[in-house]
Amino acid sequence: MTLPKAELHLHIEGTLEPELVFELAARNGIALPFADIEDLRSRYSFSDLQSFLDLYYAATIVLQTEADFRALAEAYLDRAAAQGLRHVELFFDPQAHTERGVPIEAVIDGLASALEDAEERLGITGGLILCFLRNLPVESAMATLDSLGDRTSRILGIGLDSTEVGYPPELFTAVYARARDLGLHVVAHAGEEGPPAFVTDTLDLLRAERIDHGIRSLEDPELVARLVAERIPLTVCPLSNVRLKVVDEIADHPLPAMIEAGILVTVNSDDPAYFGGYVGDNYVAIARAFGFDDPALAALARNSVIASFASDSRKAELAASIDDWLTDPSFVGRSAGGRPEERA
Ligand SMILES: Nc1ncnc2[nH]cnc12
Ligand SMILES: [Zn+2]
Repeated sequence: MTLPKAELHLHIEGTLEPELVFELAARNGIALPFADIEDLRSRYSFSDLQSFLDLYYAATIVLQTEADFRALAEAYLDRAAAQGLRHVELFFDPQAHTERGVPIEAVIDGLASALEDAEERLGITGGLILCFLRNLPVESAMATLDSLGDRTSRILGIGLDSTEVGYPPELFTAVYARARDLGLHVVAHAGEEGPPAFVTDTLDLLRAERIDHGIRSLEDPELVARLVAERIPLTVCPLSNVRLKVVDEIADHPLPAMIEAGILVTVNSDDPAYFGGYVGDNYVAIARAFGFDDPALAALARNSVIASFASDSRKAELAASIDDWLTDPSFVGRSAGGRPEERA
């Protein structure tokens, strides 16, 4: 029995495994700038966020049709289900595709149909969070939001990602106001590489309901006190922070300090195809690094449910299944992730 959990910080384009890159390239007649799967995988060594994003965007060119987006999401959902995932709020980057001429309808319909089927197929609930690329002009973000039309109803919320330094949250104040008027949830990346002031401004100007990463918040004690008092969730991604050199190694990650401070912390995978593990692998990695016991891991899984945008009844159902995982003595072979021996 694997710990039931929700994932709230997952870029679907970051689940594109090298095997699928080559399969879709062949299907769509696309010439890749990589010799083969091994060559692509050998480039998964990053010095910072930008060096990763360059490869991430280079690989997305194989995604062309609604069927491609559907296949991508199905592959992720299968892997995540095996690691205990029961609810997912999935990020996608439409501008990375519409800029190449892919219609936004193909992106949304492919992803949404995979998610809808996952409820029946895998017992996973969830929704789509449309992320704006902060390094593109604000007008492009607004035009993307305006282009949704009646597909707005297929979206759970909006987010903000890509290059952080040099692109402060205030640029997107009007876009976020418009999204809130449309009834969408709002989250944003902040404080991954950018300063704690970006987190504060993301709360004040964008009125974000959750902060993605937020790891640099710890540099500002007043901000930490505010995150605790206002119960603002942080969607933390430990293996990502190691791979993108936000921290030197997993043992240096400030996750225990965040928990100790009383922040509502959740554990997520960010771009699992690139960072060495899916959501369960992140749980296994922190359990090993910090000696977290089962009640500590269950508390993190509970946080993921509390911080989600699931309905109250779904939250109650998921919380009960986490309690069962922790307390039922008949659960033999209890694990936090899926295949810890392979990936932790
Ligand atoms: N970790 C990350 N930070 C910012 N933008 C991203 N896009 C995909 N992964 C990201
Ligand atoms: Zn991210």
